[in-house]
Amino acid sequence: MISGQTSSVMSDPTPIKERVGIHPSLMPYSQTGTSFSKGMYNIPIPKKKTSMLEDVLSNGWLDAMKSSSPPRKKLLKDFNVAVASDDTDFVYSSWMKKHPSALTSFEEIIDFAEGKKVAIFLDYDGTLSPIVDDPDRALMSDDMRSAVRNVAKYFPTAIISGRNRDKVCDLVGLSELHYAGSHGMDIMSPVHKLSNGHSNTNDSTDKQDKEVSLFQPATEFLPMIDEVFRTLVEKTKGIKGVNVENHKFCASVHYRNVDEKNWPTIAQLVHEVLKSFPRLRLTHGRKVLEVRPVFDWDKGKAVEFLLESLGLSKCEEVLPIFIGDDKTDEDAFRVLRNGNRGYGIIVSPIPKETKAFYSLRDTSEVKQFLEGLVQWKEQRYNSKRSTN
Ligand SMILES: O=P(O)(O)OC[C@H]1O[C@H](O[C@H]2O[C@H](CO)[C@@H](O)[C@H](O)[C@H]2O)[C@H](O)[C@@H](O)[C@@H]1O
Repeated sequence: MISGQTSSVMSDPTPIKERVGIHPSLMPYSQTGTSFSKGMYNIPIPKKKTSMLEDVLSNGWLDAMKSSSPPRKKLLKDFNVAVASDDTDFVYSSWMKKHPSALTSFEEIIDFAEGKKVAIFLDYDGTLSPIVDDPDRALMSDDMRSAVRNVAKYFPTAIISGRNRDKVCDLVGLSELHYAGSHGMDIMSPVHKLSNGHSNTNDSTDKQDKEVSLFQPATEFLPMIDEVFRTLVEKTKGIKGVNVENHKFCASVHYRNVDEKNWPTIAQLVHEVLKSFPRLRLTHGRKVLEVRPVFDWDKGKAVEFLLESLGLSKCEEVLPIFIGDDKTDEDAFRVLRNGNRGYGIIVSPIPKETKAFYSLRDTSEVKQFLEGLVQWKEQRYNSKRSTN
């Protein structure tokens, strides 16, 4: 148990005097240089003609690209931090005082969950499947699938991903779950009418012909995303290793497999393309540029929407838990923290600036955590049965 934590979900688990500050240069998502400045959301249309490098340097894209998803060793090298491995361990454990492991804090979490309905929200890449070079090969292990399947037997469970919804449904392969693709802009639920008074809801059928309910708040952007996707494919086709994905309501430009010397070119090409699409904006993920509508919807909004649709919006009765690893998951962590509603759990083996409450190191710890929830629920169920 972590000392100093009150029963409030919002309370910081660490007393202030114990919090250890980490130098911003050690944070891949720190406020300096790599943060999502206003200018990065609203694609600036330069008044004067600037050079290619000036453009991408001034809007911070290059910095953000370099610092997204760095391997542990490179992270330290990039920031010119000459530290021994003991020091990096120290930095990580200092960070964990602010974001304790959800495994070592497991008892505390289930104490807080006692008497509440727990709802589970899971990101896909980097959370359920490890990060790999080829997005098409980001497969979930059978053990992970079985952990998610079991969790969903006891708790409403949703996958909230930046990917195309159909794609992530195929990768996960569990039709009983709720899915939100395109960073929450494409929601599918197996049983419920997803109305909530919103328009853009439809009844439909999934690939197995099962009835499902759809909520797609950004349909007006479909033709625009299709066009920007085709333009991005065309403009970047000469760069070895670039991979552009169409996620229906957003598009991704991957540069993980591109020689770093060509990153400024990619940044500039995407920047140029977006000048013709003022209603689209750019966000950064792990070695990926994400092109999204300028539309007030994100993973946080998707979580709120699902909680409401599933009748789980009473804070005192429900504990939502969101597990994710990426910048876009911060929108959901923020909703849970700000609304004093539930726990965000960040998956990261390195310190990151985050609104998540707890942390897990990697996908194998995510699996352990999910299995722990199932065991907890089964034990409670069995002990209730034996006392009746
Ligand atoms: O919200 P998520 O489910 O985490 O999706 C975010 C992006 O995930 C995928 O890209 C990331 O994972 C790839 C496979 O491990 C990796 O190659 C890539 O570098 C990562 O950025 C997906 O391909 C993207 O389209 C998603 O936006």
